[in-house]
Amino acid sequence: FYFYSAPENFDEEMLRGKRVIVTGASSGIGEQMAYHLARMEAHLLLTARTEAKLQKVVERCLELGAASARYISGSMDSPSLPQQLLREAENTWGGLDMLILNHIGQSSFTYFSGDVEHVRKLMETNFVSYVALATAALPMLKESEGSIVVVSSIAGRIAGPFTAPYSATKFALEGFFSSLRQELIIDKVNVSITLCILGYINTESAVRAVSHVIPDTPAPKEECALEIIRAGALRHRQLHYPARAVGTMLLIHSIAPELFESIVRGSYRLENVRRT
Ligand SMILES: NC(=O)C1=CN([C@@H]2O[C@H](COP(=O)(O)OP(=O)(O)OC[C@H]3O[C@@H](n4cnc5c(N)ncnc54)[C@H](OP(=O)(O)O)[C@@H]3O)[C@@H](O)[C@H]2O)C=CC1
Ligand SMILES: C[C@H](CCC(=O)O)[C@H]1CC[C@H]2[C@@H]3C(=O)C[C@@H]4C[C@H](O)CC[C@]4(C)[C@H]3CC[C@]12C
Repeated sequence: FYFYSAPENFDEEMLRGKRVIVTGASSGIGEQMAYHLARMEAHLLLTARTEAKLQKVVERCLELGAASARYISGSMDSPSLPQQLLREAENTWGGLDMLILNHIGQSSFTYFSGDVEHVRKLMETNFVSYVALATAALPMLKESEGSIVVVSSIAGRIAGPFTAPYSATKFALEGFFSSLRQELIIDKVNVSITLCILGYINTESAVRAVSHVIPDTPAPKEECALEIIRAGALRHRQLHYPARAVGTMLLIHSIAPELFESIVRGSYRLENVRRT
């Protein structure tokens, strides 16, 4: 079943000269992945909406030793952006080795307000664009026997309160990419798909969204970014980061879901949840 001959040990050399696209690369975990990949001397094509931030990230990547670094700015709400990105990869590199899908649209940590239009838009940004990017990248990834890395969340495995639209988009990712992985295996296509199940990470946007409600200490984004690259390079089907916290949550939830959910609710400062 596990037909890839997956290498066991990670060596940063594995990324040298590889052609990598990172989405959501202007801040947070995506920005940190760009810096690690630059140190590893990969070729980088970065994307997000904010051009000024991308320019700075690209400059830093070049200083850190990237084999090359460029960006395309735009919103993943736009159906033309995935094609545009993959065309750029084909024209400049003539191929692609790794596609890291990481961006997310804005969503608040709060009670579901009934805004169906927000759910529709978030599905487009957080899910449909991932499908469009992977679809456009597959011909080149088949050629290079490359990798797709999908950044997801524990909220895409276990739904807690205050993340209904976000959680739905992450559950959708897991369904789509787990099914696609099996079709690739059936067709003997050697493109790996790595799903990253992340817990709470100390990015500015996540800390701003939840620190008044969730007292836990978030894990470091720099280490998280490196673990994602490592799991992708080793062609692992799944990453849990931070491993112990995510593994424990999944285990307890599978044994006693109601107990787990009540413990999580009990740990939140519910009085601080802002209603929109
Ligand atoms: N931080 C955490 O605690 C956790 C994070 N994750 C996952 O990790 C990944 C990264 O999260 P994190 O680093 O915290 O997020 P950030 O908010 O720091 O970064 C999000 C990135 O997506 C870009 N982005 C936002 N909206 C759009 C859009 N419409 N089109 C294109 N790009 C867009 C942002 O740039 P710009 O605004 O310039 O477009 C930015 O580069 C996500 O997939 C998230 O679900 C999972 C679990 C926990
Ligand atoms: C509370 C969750 C796990 C339990 C714990 O205390 O560790 C968090 C794990 C994943 C987090 C969410 C996530 O996936 C990223 C989102 C990013 C958005 O910008 C807003 C916040 C998040 C919904 C974030 C919220 C906390 C977790 C669910």
